[in-house]
Amino acid sequence: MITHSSLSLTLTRPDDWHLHLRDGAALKAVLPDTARQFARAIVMPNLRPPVTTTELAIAYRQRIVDALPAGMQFEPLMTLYLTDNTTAEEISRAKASGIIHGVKLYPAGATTNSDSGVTSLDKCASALEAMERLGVPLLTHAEVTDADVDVFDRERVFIERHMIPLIKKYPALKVVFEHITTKDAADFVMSAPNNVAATITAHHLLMNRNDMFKGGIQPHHYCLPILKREEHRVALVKAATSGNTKFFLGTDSAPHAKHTKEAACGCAGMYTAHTAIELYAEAFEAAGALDKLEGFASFYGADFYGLPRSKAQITLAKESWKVPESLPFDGGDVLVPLRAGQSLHWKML
Ligand SMILES: NC(=O)N[C@@H](CC(=O)O)C(=O)O
Ligand SMILES: [Zn+2]
Ligand SMILES: [Zn+2]
Repeated sequence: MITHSSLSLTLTRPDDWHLHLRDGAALKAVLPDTARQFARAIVMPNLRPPVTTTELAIAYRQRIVDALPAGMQFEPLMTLYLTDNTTAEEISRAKASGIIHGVKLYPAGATTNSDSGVTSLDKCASALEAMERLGVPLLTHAEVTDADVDVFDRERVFIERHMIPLIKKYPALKVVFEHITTKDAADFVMSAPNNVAATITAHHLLMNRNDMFKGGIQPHHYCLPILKREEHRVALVKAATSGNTKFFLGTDSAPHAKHTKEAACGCAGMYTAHTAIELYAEAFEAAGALDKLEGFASFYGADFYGLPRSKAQITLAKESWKVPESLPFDGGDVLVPLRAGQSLHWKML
């Protein structure tokens, strides 16, 4: 049960249903930020090379477990990276492993490390049939890659061209529309059957596309799907705070070294894991909906994935504190967290 006063907020320990942990030294650097706040996370498979098989997922899971500092409790929920060649047998192996909880669709070329992604959903028919039959969720980066479609329209066009036909063809397939950024996606998910849900990031609840250009270009506010107009942000806040069980927390925290963001061709992705739950608390408080945070952050995702709700609790204090300018990352590189050098008004204890 959520309890809150003007001074503190206690809720069931949340889960992050969309997270990039990377690998190697980067994994070691970012994992404690997530493990401190979250009981579990759905770990994205877009490594180089991508996590395309059960065997690779088991090995990656072990590297995550090994990177976890002693005394921290955290369960990585693994995913497979769907390709044109993923077989029904691979889906059966994934299901039987007990550690894989979804298969991720990256349209080829849509986002970071998506070069091996799907070129046409028709090529994935046998994998999708197996997923539908075995109850393995499809997690979607739902943007078209067609060069003639404006970058701000890529999510909306994906719904018409791919999402609606997909759901028609595989009516029992569990689908998570990841990191929704538009009113169109929120409306679509609301009107879809109960096997279709969505994750929402903190940054898309807190920012609109003006935040990419405030006082000059802001590379740390560039991510995919790209920030949209204010009317879309408002629709996302409405969906997240509605108490509708189809919408749940997925940070899409996506760490990239500072020099790869502050570059002539900057990488897409925001690092939000460092202050994730505080950022969501800020967004829910601004909407006057702190009482709806626990369902969104701690219950609905677990329910959708058929996992038990977590039992532990976390507490946030109403306290102003300054986010560091940067954090250690891979080797000598540093990471710039969202809100670097600025104040937050909630602090997890
Ligand atoms: N969100 C992002 O902008 N980037 C993600 C990939 C993704 O989730 O699309 C990444 O892995 O860096
Ligand atoms: Zn994505
Ligand atoms: Zn992502």
